[in-house]
Amino acid sequence: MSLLTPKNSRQVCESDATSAHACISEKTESICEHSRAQAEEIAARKAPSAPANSAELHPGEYVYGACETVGRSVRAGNLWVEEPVAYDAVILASFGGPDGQADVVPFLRNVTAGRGIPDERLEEVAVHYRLNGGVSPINEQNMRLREALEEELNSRGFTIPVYLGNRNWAPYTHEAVEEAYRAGHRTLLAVTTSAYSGYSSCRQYREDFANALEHTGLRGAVTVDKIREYFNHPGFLTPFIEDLTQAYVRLLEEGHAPKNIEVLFTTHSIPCADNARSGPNMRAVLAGSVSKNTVAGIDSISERVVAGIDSVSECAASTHGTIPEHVPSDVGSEPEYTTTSVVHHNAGSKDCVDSIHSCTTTIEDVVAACQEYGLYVQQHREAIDAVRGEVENRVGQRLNYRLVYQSRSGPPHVPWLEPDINDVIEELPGQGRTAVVVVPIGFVSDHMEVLWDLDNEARATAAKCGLAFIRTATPELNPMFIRGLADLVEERLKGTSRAQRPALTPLGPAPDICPAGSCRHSRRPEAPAIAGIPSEI
Ligand SMILES: CC1=C(CCC(=O)O)c2cc3nc(cc4[nH]c(cc5[nH]c(cc1n2)c(C)c5CCC(=O)O)c(CCC(=O)O)c4C)C(CCC(=O)O)=C3C
Ligand SMILES: [Fe+2]
Repeated sequence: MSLLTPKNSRQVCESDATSAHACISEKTESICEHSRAQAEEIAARKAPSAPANSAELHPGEYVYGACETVGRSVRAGNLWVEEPVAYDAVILASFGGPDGQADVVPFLRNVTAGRGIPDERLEEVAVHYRLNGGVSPINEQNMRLREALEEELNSRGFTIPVYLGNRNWAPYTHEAVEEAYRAGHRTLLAVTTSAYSGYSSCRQYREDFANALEHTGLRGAVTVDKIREYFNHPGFLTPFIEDLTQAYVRLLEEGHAPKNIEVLFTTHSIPCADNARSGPNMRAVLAGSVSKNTVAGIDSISERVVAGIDSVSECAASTHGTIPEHVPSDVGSEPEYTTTSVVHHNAGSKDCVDSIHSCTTTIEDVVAACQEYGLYVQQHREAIDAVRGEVENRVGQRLNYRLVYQSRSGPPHVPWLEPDINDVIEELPGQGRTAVVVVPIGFVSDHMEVLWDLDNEARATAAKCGLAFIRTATPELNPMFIRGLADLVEERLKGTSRAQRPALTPLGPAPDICPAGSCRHSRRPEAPAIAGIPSEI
C-alpha cells in the first residue's frame, strides 16, 4: 500500500487551498520522511496494492491530467499534438503478471477486481501459471523492454528515463508515477504494451493513470500523456512481416503448396460490446474536426450498436437458462449481449431463436455490427492487410489468411469476438490445408496468453489435425520494434505534425488524444482517463 494514500494527500492539499506549491512541497517533505519505508515496501511487493477507482473528473477539464501543451492543442480542436513537449520521463505501462506461486491468486484478484469471483474459480485460471512455477514471463519481458527503450532513447541524445508500471502487479502504475516524481520528473509520457484501441488495450491503461494520479495525490503536480495507438506503425508491423515471410518460405521449402498453407492472424477476443464501444469507422470521424457534433455523433452511433446488442442479449440470456454459478450476481444486472455464439449454441432451440427475433428485427445487422463495426476489429483488419500485402510481394504468392480470436473468457451467454482459433484450425484439413502459420498480431510479447493458448493449445489442435504448425514471433525485443517505440516517443517530444507521422494503413496515424467516450466500460462509462476528451465538453 502506498504511503501517499489519497486520503492523506488530499488532507494536505485541502489544508492549504491557497497554494498548490505549498501543497507540493509539503508532500515532498513527507515523501523524504517516508522514503525508506516506502522503498522497503515497494521492494517487498507482496501486498497487492492495486489502486482504487478513486479518480473524479473535474468539470471543465479537457484532458484529465494532461500537460499544458496537450490541453491547449485539444482546446484548439487538434487531436494530434503538433507542438514539442519537454517530457522528462516515460512510463512503460503493461498488464503485469505473478512472480511466483504465492502471487498467482492475488494477481488474479487484481485482474478480476470488483467482480467478486470466488478463489476456487480463480484457481481454474491459475493452472496456466501454476504449471510455470507461478511465474508469468511478462514481467521479465517488460523489464528488458524498459531497459532497451531507455537505451535507445539515450543513444538518440534524449536523457529521459523509462519507468515500468503495471495494472495488475508490482511495480504498479502508481508506484512508477511516484518513483518518477521522487526522481524529480513532472511531465510524463506513457507507452503501453498494447497497440490497439479498446477497453482492455487502451482505455483501461488511460484510467490506470487517472487513478494513479489520484491515488498518489500527485494530480496537479505531475502530468501524464500517452503515445498514439501504434497498430499500424512500421516499428510494430515490420517484425511481423519479416517473421511471417520466413515462416512461409520455410513451409514452401518443406514442400507445402501455397494453396495448402493457411495464415491465421490471431488476437485477444474481447466482448462484442467492447468492440462496438471501441469506436466507429474512424476514417470518417477523423476527417472532421473535434466539434461537439462530431463527438455526439460518435457517441450516438456506438450507443445504438451497443443498445442493439443489449436488447438481443436480454432475450438470449433469459432463454439461455440459468447464468452459470461462478458468475457473480452483479454481472447479471449489467447489460448483456448476444452474438453468433448464442445463435449457434442454441440453433436447435426454436424458442430461443424466435425470442431473439422478437427482440429485434435486425439480428443479422447486430451480429455483423458486433464483428465488424468496432475500431478494435477494424484496426486489426488494417494491420493484417498491411502485413499480408507486403509478405505477398516478398514471396510472390497470394496468401490464404483469416483473422481469428483466442483467450476468450467470461460467461458463455456473453458474446465475444469469434471465430476461435482452435475451431478454425479444426476446419482446415477439410479445406485441403496441410500447414498453418499462426501470427500473434494482437500481441507485443510472448507472454502467458501466447505461450499457453498458442504454443500449447493451438499447436496441439494442429497436431491432432495432422497440420504442420509454425507460430511466428511477437515484436518483443526486436530492434525494429524498440526503434519504433522510440520514434513514437520522439514524435511527441518534437511535436511532429500529423502528416509527417508514419503509418502503414489507410486509417493513418491514430490520434494522440482519444475522442470523447471512446472505449468506455459499461459499468463505469465516465471513469476519468488520461489522454482522452471527456464526453461532457
Ligand atoms: C484485449 C486484451 C489484451 C491485449 C492488450 C494488452 O496487452 O493489454 C489482454 C492482455 C493480457 N491478458 C492477460 C491475462 C489475463 N486476462 C484476463 C482477462 C481478460 N483479458 C481481456 C482482454 C485482453 N487481455 C478481457 C476482456 C478479459 C476479461 C475481462 C477481465 O477480466 O478484465 C485474465 C483473467 C482470467 C480470464 O478471464 O481468463 C487474465 C489472467 C495478460 C497477462 C499474460 C501473462 O501473465 O503473461 C495479458 C498481457
Ligand atoms: Fe487478458
